[in-house]
Amino acid sequence: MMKKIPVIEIFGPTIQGEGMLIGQKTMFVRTAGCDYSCRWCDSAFTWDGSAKKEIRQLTALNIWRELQQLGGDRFNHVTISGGNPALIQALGELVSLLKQNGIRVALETQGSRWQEWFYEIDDLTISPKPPSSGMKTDFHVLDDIIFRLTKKEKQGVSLKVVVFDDADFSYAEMVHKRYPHIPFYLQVGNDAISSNDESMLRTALLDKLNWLVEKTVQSKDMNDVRVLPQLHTLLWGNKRGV
Ligand SMILES: C[S@@+](CC[C@H](N)C(=O)[O-])C[C@H]1O[C@@H](n2cnc3c(N)ncnc32)[C@H](O)[C@@H]1O
Ligand SMILES: Nc1nc2[nH]cc(C(=O)O)c2c(=O)[nH]1
Ligand code: SF4
Ligand SMILES: [Mg+2]
Repeated sequence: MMKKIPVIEIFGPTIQGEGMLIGQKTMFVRTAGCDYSCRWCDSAFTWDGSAKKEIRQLTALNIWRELQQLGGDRFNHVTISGGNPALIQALGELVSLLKQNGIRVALETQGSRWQEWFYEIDDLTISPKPPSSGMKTDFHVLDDIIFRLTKKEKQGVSLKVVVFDDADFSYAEMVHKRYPHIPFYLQVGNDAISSNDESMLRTALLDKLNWLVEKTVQSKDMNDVRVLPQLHTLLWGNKRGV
């Protein structure tokens, strides 16, 4: 029998709004539960109890069928996010099922837990958390995850650090220096996650992007990085399910 996976949202097709695959057409599967509680988490409903009623316990097959119902033949890429999907061992069954059906699979996680099924992921984004999040990175765990992943040659791995302030930028420099061979992305932090004024939000995010680009061009330690906004937030604001 297939194991159950706690799912809070399945949506798409949309585009990947962040990181190494920005602009890639994809479906999303968002799992419930996180071992972190970042101060500025834009998906806190996955772990703070506010959307408890929306959590469904689904098998990999249930999820695959729902993806097909929603996306028909308009997708060949699925992104798994959360919460922290790396908490869920049973996700390995979904990853295998998707791959058997010719789907490319991406994963978003913060790098606090390892799963053997990481090896099946085509595009793996690890997003360690800077000081403004209130979380502390366990570098023993992160070193181990990066070490295991880089043993496999063909795996697509990237690091993505969200930056809100100068201390976050210094943390990002330190992470990039520690893993210089992993493609590195800087992402603009959204500090207005409750705002529904989309034009004000856009202006604020673009100002923040400007600031982050300026910091990056001035930094001698950030010569091989990419700076990006959250494209979906620029397009659709703080809406869920896009
Ligand atoms: C909601 S998290 C879920 C996956 C995993 N828990 C993680 O943090 O990587 C997905 C991505 O959104 C980013 N994110 C969360 N809140 C954000 C915010 N307010 N502004 C910018 N990025 C944010 C996270 O850093 C992470 O890269
Ligand atoms: N379009 C879109 N792109 C995303 N990239 C990462 C997301 C996430 O919440 O993990 C996300 C999301 O929620 N929507
Ligand atoms: S690790 Fe990800 S899902 Fe968990 S609280 Fe932080 S941003 Fe939110
Ligand atoms: Mg998001």
